[in-house]
Amino acid sequence: MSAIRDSLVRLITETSTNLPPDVRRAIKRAQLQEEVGTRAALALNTIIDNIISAEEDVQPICQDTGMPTFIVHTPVGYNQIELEKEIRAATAEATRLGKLRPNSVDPLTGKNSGDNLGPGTPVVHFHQWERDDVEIKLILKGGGCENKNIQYALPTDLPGLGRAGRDLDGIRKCILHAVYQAQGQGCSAGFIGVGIGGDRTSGYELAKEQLFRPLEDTNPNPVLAELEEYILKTANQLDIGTMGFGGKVTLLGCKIGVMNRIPASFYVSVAYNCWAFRRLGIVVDAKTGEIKEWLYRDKPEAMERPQGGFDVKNAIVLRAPISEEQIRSLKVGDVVLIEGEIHTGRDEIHKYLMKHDAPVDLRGGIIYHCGPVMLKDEQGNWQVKAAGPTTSSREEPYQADIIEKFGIRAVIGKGGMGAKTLAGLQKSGAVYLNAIGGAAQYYARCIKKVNGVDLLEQFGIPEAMWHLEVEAFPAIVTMDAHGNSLHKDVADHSLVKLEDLKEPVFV
Ligand SMILES: O=C(O)C[C@H](O)C(=O)O
Ligand code: SF4
Repeated sequence: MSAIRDSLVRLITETSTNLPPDVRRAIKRAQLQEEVGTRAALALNTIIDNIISAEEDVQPICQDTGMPTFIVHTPVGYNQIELEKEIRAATAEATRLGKLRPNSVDPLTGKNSGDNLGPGTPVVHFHQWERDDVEIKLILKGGGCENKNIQYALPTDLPGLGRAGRDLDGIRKCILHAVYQAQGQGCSAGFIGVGIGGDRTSGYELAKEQLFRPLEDTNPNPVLAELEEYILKTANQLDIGTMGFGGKVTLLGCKIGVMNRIPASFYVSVAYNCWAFRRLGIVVDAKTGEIKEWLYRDKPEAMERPQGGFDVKNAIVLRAPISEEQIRSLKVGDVVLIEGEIHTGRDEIHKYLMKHDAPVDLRGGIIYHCGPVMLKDEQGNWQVKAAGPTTSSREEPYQADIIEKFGIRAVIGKGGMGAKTLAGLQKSGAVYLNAIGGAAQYYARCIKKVNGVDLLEQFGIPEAMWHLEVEAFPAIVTMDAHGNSLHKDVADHSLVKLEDLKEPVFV
């Protein structure tokens, strides 16, 4: 392998498996702020446990390794065409090694290319500069948080906040609304990059560029520095908390950039990034292709495995087939430990099950909203490399019908589901179980065996139905069979808190 390709594979591997020190520090600060024993503290402890396991085992922090996006600076005269070929080859190699999940899907045919290569993937942006070295920055931003990006065209009216005009206070309202609308679904506590101005495309680009700023820098523009500080402090008054469980910390970082706009347009673009904020960079010798320096790693940050995860002693054991009686005895807040077989099913499977029979009997069973990273070992057996939950709300149109049609008793996911599912849980006798989003190593360790897989050819690795044998797999009941939903409660409460922030601050 060429030296430059080897350097790129290392960059991808490190970005996927080893969270940068500034991000670790932000998560540790959040952990200190949440009260011991709360659901938010439990979620943060699980996240930290997961970060440590991912680094130890050199496995993906989260199973969704996102849209690999490379920002490259090269000296004048450097061959960018060759470097792009190396980036593509390294991306395929990192996928083969299980450091990236195969994530490149043709939207028209549904075909997963299997190696993260395809039209538009990976994303590579080239710039020239007048230095002698090559700098390559990489961000692996997952789909769940990408779905929570939002763009505002001012003036506009915002729920809870009223009119947002074309001024600094209007911008303030948009950013607060952006955090509110994400709730826990982008795996809060999160980070935001904001772009003020530009057009719809350059505004989002500016927002994403902000995510490459070191978290502990100070904005050179004093107006924006003040706004960043205000947002970081104020967004945490929304009480959304880690995973949307309620809590003191909802936002871990806020970086804002500005560029000129044209008279008719006034955009505020917000790029939301989950806690699994995976971005790193390398400086490479232009001649040899070897790494000279790592970016974002000036002050290393070790983490200790926390005490105080799930209360497994008092947990209720669930094993399929689960009876309706047991399900109806569960209530919001209960911690469960799942034993035995569960079946993954995410977007493609839910759509499929609406029209087809299930490949296995799901009566009394448990569905896991999960698209894992899987690799075959030398004996040809599947191994789970990363397997955290995916955002459940995408299955909202189907979930209640699927539960009823197949007699499913529990659904595991993250971020919660809506009114239709809540009514369906009550009608059919089922529960929604929230797992900790992004904790892909933590949950992979609970999976003891792969019993089989269906629809792999058709849907590809993340979307297939995997039959997994689990042991002591913990989750929290956040929607029960009595019409209670923690997600609804937190959303309602945070809207009241948002309304408190309506009065102008920057006039
Ligand atoms: O695709 C996934 O596995 C997860 C996704 O990033 C999500 O947050 O929903
Ligand atoms: S599952 Fe959560 S942590 Fe993972 S990419 Fe999606 S939003 Fe980020």
